[in-house]
Amino acid sequence: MRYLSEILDGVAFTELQGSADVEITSVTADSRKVSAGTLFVAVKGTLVDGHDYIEQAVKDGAVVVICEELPGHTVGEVDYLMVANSAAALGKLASNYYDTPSAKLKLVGVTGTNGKTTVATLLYQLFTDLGYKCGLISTVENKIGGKIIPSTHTTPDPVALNSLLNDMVESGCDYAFMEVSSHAVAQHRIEGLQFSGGIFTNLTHDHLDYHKTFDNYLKAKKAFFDALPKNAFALTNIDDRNGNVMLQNTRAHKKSYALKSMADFKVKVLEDQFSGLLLNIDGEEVWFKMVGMFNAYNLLAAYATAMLLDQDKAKTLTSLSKLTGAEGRFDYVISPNKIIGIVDYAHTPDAVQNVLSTIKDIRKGTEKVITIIGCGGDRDKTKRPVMAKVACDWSDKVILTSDNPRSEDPAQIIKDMEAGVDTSNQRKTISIIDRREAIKTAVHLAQPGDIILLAGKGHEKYQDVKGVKTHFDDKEELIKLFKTVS
Ligand SMILES: CC(=O)N[C@H]1[C@@H](OP(=O)(O)OP(=O)(O)OC[C@H]2O[C@@H](n3ccc(=O)[nH]c3=O)[C@H](O)[C@@H]2O)O[C@H](CO)[C@@H](O)[C@@H]1O[C@H](C)C(=O)N[C@@H](C)C(=O)N[C@H](CCC(=O)O)C(=O)O
Ligand SMILES: Nc1ncnc2c1ncn2[C@@H]1O[C@H](COP(=O)(O)OP(=O)(O)OP(=O)(O)O)[C@@H](O)[C@H]1O
Ligand SMILES: N[C@H](CCC[C@H](N)C(=O)O)C(=O)O
Ligand SMILES: [Mg+2]
Repeated sequence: MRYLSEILDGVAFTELQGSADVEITSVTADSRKVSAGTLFVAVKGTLVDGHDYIEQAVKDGAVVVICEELPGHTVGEVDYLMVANSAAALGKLASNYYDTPSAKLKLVGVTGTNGKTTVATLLYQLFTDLGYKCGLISTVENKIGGKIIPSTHTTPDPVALNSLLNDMVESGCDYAFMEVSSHAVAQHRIEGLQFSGGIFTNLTHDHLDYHKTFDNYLKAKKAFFDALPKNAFALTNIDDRNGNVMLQNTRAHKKSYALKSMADFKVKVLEDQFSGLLLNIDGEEVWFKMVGMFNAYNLLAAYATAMLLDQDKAKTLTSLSKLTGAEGRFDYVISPNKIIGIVDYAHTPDAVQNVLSTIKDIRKGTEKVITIIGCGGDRDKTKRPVMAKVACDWSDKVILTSDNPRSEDPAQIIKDMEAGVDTSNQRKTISIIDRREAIKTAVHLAQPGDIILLAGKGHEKYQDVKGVKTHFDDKEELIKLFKTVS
């Protein structure tokens, strides 16, 4: 329970109709979650306008309404607070309501197209191993200490986010590591959070359905660094062509990491094999369990963060060398007749290319690479033909299939992908809508030693068709089918 006056700090309101001396029992932007004493924030969304639900919210017990425009006729004995941007106000209010939990932890945010979950999870695992109690907010799962809280988004809405951070504080966490998605920045989900540091992984093609242009997408990522405080660190991958741009306007301490360019933290890949990576990291030669050049970047980002947070170098490297990262990322299973199946969350053109080039680099001879790939429905359509092309260019056989068609027709998504398959690649491509059948076909086609890549679903345990999520697990399917081959 809080008074409105206590949670207005930093909320830029232009007008208050009513008194700030009112008790608030909860904060929400969803009229369906309103109960007696709620503060309701009317946010203009992508599907509907929260202002249309003000009347409902008041009927259900809202005592304060935050809005950008006053409704035509105001109902009930409630306070109205006018703001220029409701979504930004919601971020601040949610943080204030929970008494700014982000300031009571060392909170580090990770942004970029690929690698956020991996880096955030590595940091959570590393700092836990170093003896701290930690929190994690990620696409795969949220965690407080060892306790798992299922995740619905990469970055949750401001109320869920601050409530999670508050639970972390209350259970004695020292550190929290979270993914910062571009949607979250654009929708002000992280407004009001006090970060100790920010990490940039890379910027490639994704989410153009939402951001419309690559420049808007870049600006959303950059805004995270622009808002970091002076005492935080801003750690960037300087090998990425936008690595410098990210830190252009930040007030935070600028730090860089790289494989190729001059940087504060450097790594050299000495060996990249199925069994792991041998790296020279900041002058030390260490074996790691993770595979692929892109994981050299992820490991370096985690190492550099630990150094910036004053951790012991030797202990950090020993600990990192044991870690395997997040579930469903380059996760492999070997059949009794030695077919290798790799489950990976590659769902952008760049990630697909990275994972396939890693497979090509580390395979022993001329084993065939069979890729199973789909593209999400209600997501960036422009990446579909590109992902199919990359898959074809880097594989011997490609099976185009479904990956969460959501509200769209799966056959049409596959058609959009087929547009990227040029004549020379058509021979090696087949389309099978049913993902289970697609995996079965790949296993039948594979010879001993061949490598099957199941791209795009990683840790996911469902297939979303027309809004209905049915249990589906790539790794489980693979293990089942591998038992049938010999
Ligand atoms: C496109 C998008 O990002 N949408 C997010 C956005 O919803 P929206 O703008 O569509 O909201 P809306 O449905 O138009 O409603 C507008 C407002 O009216 C309110 N409302 C609506 C209906 C009602 O009856 N009453 C009511 O009050 C809503 O609560 C909302 O405040 O704000 C909601 C609350 O924060 C999010 O749950 C929702 O995520 C949707 C479900 C989603 O699928 N988002 C994905 C694309 C996403 O956010 N992905 C990123 C990155 C993924 C990655 O690369 O890892 C993520 O961080 O997860
Ligand atoms: N540093 C990296 N650079 C390029 N590709 C990467 C990198 N790290 C991971 N990948 C690839 O991207 C996939 C997704 O990785 P991860 O889940 O860590 O990214 P993410 O940024 O959290 O993705 P999302 O936007 O869905 O949350 C991996 O399965 C791998 O194929
Ligand atoms: N978390 C990201 C990636 C999902 C990957 C793929 N499995 C899909 O469903 O598109 C998203 O929601 O865009
Ligand atoms: Mg993620």
